[in-house]
Amino acid sequence: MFENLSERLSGVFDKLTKQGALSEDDVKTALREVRVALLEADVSLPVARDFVKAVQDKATGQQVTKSVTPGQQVVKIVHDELKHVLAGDNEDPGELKIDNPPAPILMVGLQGSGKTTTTAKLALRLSQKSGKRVLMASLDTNRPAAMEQLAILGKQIGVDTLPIVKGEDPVAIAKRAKQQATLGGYDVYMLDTAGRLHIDEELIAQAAAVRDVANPRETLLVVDGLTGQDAVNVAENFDREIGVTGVVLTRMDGDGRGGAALSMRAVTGKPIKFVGLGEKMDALETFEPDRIAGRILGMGDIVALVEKAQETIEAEQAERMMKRFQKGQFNMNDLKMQLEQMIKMGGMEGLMGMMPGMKKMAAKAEEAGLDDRILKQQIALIQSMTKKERANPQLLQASRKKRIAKGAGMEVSDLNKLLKMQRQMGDMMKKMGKMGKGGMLKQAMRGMFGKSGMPGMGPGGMPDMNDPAAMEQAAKALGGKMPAGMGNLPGLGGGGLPPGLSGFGKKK
Ligand SMILES: Nc1nc2c(ncn2[C@@H]2O[C@H](COP(=O)(O)OP(=O)(O)OP(=O)(O)O)[C@@H](O)[C@H]2O)c(=O)[nH]1
Repeated sequence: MFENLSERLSGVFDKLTKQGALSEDDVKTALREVRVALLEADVSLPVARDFVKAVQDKATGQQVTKSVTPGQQVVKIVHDELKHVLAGDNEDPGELKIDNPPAPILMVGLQGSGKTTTTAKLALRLSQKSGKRVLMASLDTNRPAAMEQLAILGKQIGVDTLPIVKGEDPVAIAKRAKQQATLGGYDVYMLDTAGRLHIDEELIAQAAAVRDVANPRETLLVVDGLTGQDAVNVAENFDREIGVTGVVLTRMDGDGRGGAALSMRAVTGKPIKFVGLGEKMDALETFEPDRIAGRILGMGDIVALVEKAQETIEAEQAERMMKRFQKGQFNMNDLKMQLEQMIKMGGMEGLMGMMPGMKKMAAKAEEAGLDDRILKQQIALIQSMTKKERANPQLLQASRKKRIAKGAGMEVSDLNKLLKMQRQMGDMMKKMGKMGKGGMLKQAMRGMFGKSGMPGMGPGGMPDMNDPAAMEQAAKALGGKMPAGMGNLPGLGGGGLPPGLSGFGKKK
């Protein structure tokens, strides 16, 4: 599906062939086309605009990974941003609030959106996958055939439906459903409301009245994924008047224009929980942003290729860095990368909290007034050095030290502490490199950093602290000592504050 958008984007990206960093012009040209493509795919204008802006900021200046074209790289960036917008907050899309039985689920949407079919599909899913006892009730008094339709589907999937009582109004049916669900010991009861071709006052008033008696735990809006731009207006209306907790996009198996999913999520902020992928009862799937983003672009293979290429580069960089560390070459650029990585990982406190036995240290650090500020000050000091000085900090003379400290708004003593930290870390790296056959450093790094040296971390990465087994293995390999690379906090194993950090940047 979404061929239009996909074709459009591949045409655009094929034009980008230069290697190197993505220039602003390249990115601008590509993104102009992306915006047109999004609009053509029925993404609303403000959403397309915001989207393109976000991608522009991320793409410009980004280094083009070896073995992929800039176009491919931009596809990856666009893909990631799509995924980001589609996912919204990290909630689990398939999760429904259906505790406290019987939990009412209200199904709303326009006529023909696939509401009745979706009600049955979801009932089947809840009973089969979650072992829930489900009761379905049709509240569509406008179209008697709709009630029959639900009863037939119920029989087909083995889910109970509320017996049809002729002449009853929707509110009365909702009350009866609640009563029967309570008496019958059902976990969930689903109310399939009437649809209209367009949103009108009567439709909304009826749905609101039902909502007021049923007090639904979930109100799911069923939207035809093929209706594009219009879908967003429908969603906004229903949400404003009824209050929607989630969206189900149907007919995502057709050659939809795809834009609906994107703008619906961006405009309403409502999570898309499920997608309908066919007429059959099992054709309902949990909404997966990654998959939908891939489908919108139709370029999953390119995304995988870029990811792979990036991994390889990271592994190569890690390998090169390791070789340098083994020779005791650990300069200010390395230290800076490590400090930046620390900030990324939640700073001192977050980092120490993650390390086994480091909780106490974290408290100490807090007492001493250590926070990200210090890491940033240290980075500022390194940034005040020249390229040559960063590579060879031992060259620093007293006068330069003064200038550098002043430039970063710090004291010379702070710079000295930083230099000491860099030397100590270099020494420890070297020692680790020599330990045992095959290089303890390598082993420790493998253990700590995971699959490919230091993958996922990029150059100068930090160990995978979330993996206690890897951490333990690494510590063992080093004879119980905390490796120097760990958090770049040499001497942490000894219990004191890391050299270079204690007293760093304290106001005098
Ligand atoms: N291809 C495809 N068809 C679907 C999907 N969901 C529903 N349909 C079909 O769409 C048609 C309308 O679905 P209904 O469930 O009757 O729609 P409704 O919203 O309940 O309509 P009213 O009861 O008239 O309000 C049926 O033929 C369904 O089989 C889907 O995800 N993919």
